[in-house]
Amino acid sequence: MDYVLWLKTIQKISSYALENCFVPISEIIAVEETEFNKKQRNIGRWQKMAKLHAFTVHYVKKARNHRWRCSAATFWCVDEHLCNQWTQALKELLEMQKSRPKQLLVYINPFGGKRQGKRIYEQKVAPLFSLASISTDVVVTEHANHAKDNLFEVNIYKYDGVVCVGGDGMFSEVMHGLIGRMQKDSGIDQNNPKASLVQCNIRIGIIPAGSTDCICYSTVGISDPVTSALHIIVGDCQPLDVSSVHHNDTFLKYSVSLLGYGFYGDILKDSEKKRWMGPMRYDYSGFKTFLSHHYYEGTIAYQPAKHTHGSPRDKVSCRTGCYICKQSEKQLAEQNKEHGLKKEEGEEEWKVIKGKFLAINAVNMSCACPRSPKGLSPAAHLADGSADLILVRKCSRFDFLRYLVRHTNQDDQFDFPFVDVYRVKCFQFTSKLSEDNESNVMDVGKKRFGQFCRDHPACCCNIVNSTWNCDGETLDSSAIEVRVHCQLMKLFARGIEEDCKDEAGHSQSSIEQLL
Ligand SMILES: Nc1ncnc2c1ncn2[C@@H]1O[C@H](COP(=O)(O)OP(=O)(O)OP(=O)(O)O)[C@@H](O)[C@H]1O
Ligand SMILES: CCCCCCCCCCCCC/C=C/[C@@H](O)[C@H](CO)NC(=O)CCCCC
Ligand SMILES: [Ca+2]
Repeated sequence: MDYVLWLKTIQKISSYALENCFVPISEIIAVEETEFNKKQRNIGRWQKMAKLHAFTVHYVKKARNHRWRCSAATFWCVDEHLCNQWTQALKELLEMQKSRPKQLLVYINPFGGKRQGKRIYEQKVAPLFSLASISTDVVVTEHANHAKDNLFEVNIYKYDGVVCVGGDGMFSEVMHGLIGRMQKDSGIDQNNPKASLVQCNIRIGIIPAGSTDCICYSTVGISDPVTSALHIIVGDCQPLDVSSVHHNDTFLKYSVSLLGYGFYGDILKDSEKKRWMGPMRYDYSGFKTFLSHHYYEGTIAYQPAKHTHGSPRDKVSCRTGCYICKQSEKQLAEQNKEHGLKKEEGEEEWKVIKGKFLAINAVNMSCACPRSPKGLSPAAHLADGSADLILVRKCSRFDFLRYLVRHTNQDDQFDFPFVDVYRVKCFQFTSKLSEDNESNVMDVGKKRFGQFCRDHPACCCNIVNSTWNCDGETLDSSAIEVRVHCQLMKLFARGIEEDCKDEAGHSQSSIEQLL
């Protein structure tokens, strides 16, 4: 139940005249007894008559573009008992907010993005956690995989959530640690691609301090450390689909945002050598990869996601309280109740596509980020148990550029004859090169080719494989098997809210009325 704080009987100090103040209890951060400071305001005759008692309510103030800020209002009165009653009542109401975390485990990557993770946490986030009486155990990572390994050692069950301060790579580490630990503790073998994985109920909070921050942006609507901290404090919960990636019955990685082969794999591979450039490395490698215009031959087999009603060509996007994600949640609960196992996809049909591709992108969410505010698949859902598989076939450089530009504007990215998109629950990919090698391993002549196609040296047809970009990390294998696990994990987020304020601070509905 959402209680509303309506402080009419008690006076409020604000920069405006005395006014009524409406704040849902769910958006109050903290309530504090306050030393009344006479200098704060000239309150005329009240000051001369009696000692004043006060308390301060810290609450979430929603600003434009999904940004949240911490605001405060101090209330005062002459009646000490009344003031104490209000403070006590509000504190009791806050105690009743059971989804709020009390104890968090925090991992900070000091080297992510612009290397500001530690400063961002100490200056912007820690003071808010302390205001909200959240206790924290903080680990500043010393090397890659520190957070992941640590999650297999600590008593994770004493925490209400794990917070990662960094980018998508840091999030990925924490996610692998948590999901891996859950499977280990439940005796599930992650190497089995058909295993029914155990859901992870320990929520992850992301304080964005990376280079892309796609997962934060796609689940909150903005990459802003204070906004994310406030979503953690109020105890938001957003379920998230996770794809498992295997090669020949060996577990490789989990993915929640982009699994990209070709263009995005090549960008990543090139950019890894230029980490010292910070977030700029993606612009540099992006430009270079665009110019190289390599395409790759291979075969994709997929099973369509028939359980969900949405389509990647829908005009409506996944938003807070999304109906399609709720339906998937219900289906999942029914399946778990009936079978204790998720439905096997074995008997369903596989569709097979062979071709030459500039990019193969499989996204579990829109992949919106500051570089691409709508994302690679604007209608993808955070928690519907499906991924959008986008195939960009061989086309001219100019056409590919037209496609890329649509990542950044309002036009339909899929409205090109060389782009296909499918909503899938699982898929497999094999490159032509590995098919050829497997079918004729003794044909050493094939391995003598240089990097490019012998018949057409200038055609950009690459006979070496590309690399899979899995949420910003490279995979060692090009042949992969991918399966979406519906709502395998949860974030401290609520999805993107519908009625956001625009640049001028008007709500969308009020603009509609004006129009
Ligand atoms: N102390 C550390 N030293 C070196 N590497 C680390 C350390 N802590 C974490 N890492 C690794 O750094 C990688 C990148 O970090 P992170 O995702 O935070 O930043 P980014 O790559 O700049 O941002 P994005 O992933 O959003 O593009 C992660 O994969 C993580 O494993
Ligand atoms: C002429 C204008 C063309 C402009 C095209 C801009 C397109 C930007 C699209 C960005 C899509 C990001 C998808 C998310 C991927 C993340 O999982 C991953 C880890 O952080 N980031 C990258 O791989 C980094 C990928 C960075 C790509 C630039
Ligand atoms: Ca999805």
